Amino acid sequence: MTVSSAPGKVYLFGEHAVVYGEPAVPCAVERRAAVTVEARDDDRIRVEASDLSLDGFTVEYGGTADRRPDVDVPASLLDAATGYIDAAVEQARDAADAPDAGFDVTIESDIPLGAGLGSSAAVVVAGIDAATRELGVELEKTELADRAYRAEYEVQDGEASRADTFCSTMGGAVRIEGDDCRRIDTPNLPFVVGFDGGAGDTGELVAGVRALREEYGFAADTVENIGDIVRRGETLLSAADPGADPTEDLLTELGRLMNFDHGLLEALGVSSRTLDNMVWAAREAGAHGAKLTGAGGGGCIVALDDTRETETALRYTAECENAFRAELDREGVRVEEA
Ligand SMILES: Nc1ncnc2c1ncn2[C@@H]1O[C@H](COP(=O)(O)OP(=O)(O)O)[C@@H](O)[C@H]1O
Ligand SMILES: C[C@@](O)(CCOP(=O)(O)O)CC(=O)O
Ligand SMILES: [Mg+2]
Repeated sequence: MTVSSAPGKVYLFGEHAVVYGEPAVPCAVERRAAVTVEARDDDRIRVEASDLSLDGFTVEYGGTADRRPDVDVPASLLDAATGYIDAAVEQARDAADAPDAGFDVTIESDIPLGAGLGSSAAVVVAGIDAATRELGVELEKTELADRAYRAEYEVQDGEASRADTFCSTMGGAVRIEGDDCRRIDTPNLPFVVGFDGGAGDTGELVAGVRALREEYGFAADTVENIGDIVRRGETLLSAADPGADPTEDLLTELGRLMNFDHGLLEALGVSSRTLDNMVWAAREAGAHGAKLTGAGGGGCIVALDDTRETETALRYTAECENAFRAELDREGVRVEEA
């Protein structure tokens, strides 16, 4: 049996624009998905997804044709439970040259689903890592990140950047621009996350931005302007003391850039009333800046605040179901049990 875990992430800035080749800076945070994998004697796959719905369920199958969930669940939920794991298993089989390997897979996660914190990437990264190790193969982190990207790309019908999977694999703050992915040094950024209890449909939201961008030149400019914000933010980060506490000036400037980024994302149609309300609650509580994170539509916002004020204010905000501090995770994927 092998257990691997991988972190979720928040975007300091750059989501959506990253899909069109602009740079983005996601940061891994200490919320993890753990995937337990046990090799089987046959070629079947059994998935236990306890966090996927309130009740959780188990599904066993040998091919896509004969899925048998243990409870009566809608097909969409079944696909959601198995889509990313199927893709991860395929990558692991390919990497280990074991096309008929079967597995019992259990997923436990404290990353809310479809909320912009990269739960899908964390599940795929931890899944490929655990399954390859179970087959006696240890992948380099760059190969793991690349395979995880290919898995997400396939499940999301080509609407995926390398940002989430690279960030979840490597940990820390990363910079993504097209195929160029690298870790960057940053101070300890004081992230606070607000979660509205909802979710957004990543594919649909990405498609919406794509359509706007094709329809209006100024929407294409908006996407480029997000890239400009990221470039400005990177310059600030590279001048700062890595691993240290950030200066007030740095937090002020990064916060302004986050606010600007949120405004542009809102213009591109990917915010929502609850996300906007949480963003404003954070700003009014004294956060240096606040923005939605990830695809949007519903889910999470991220704010920068080194005091307790934002977290407290979000807890008392009607639209906010849960608020928490999100420490930067510097480790990325890790083996929990071999
Ligand atoms: N704990 C989990 N168990 C099983 N599948 C999960 C789990 N967490 C995430 N997933 C998969 O990831 C999908 C959500 O990914 P996505 O829509 O990209 O949102 P995000 O990555 O922002 O959380 C879920 O529908 C499901 O397929
Ligand atoms: C909108 C996008 O830039 C980020 C989506 O992030 P998430 O899956 O909502 O965590 C899409 C992508 O980069 O693949
Ligand atoms: Mg995702």
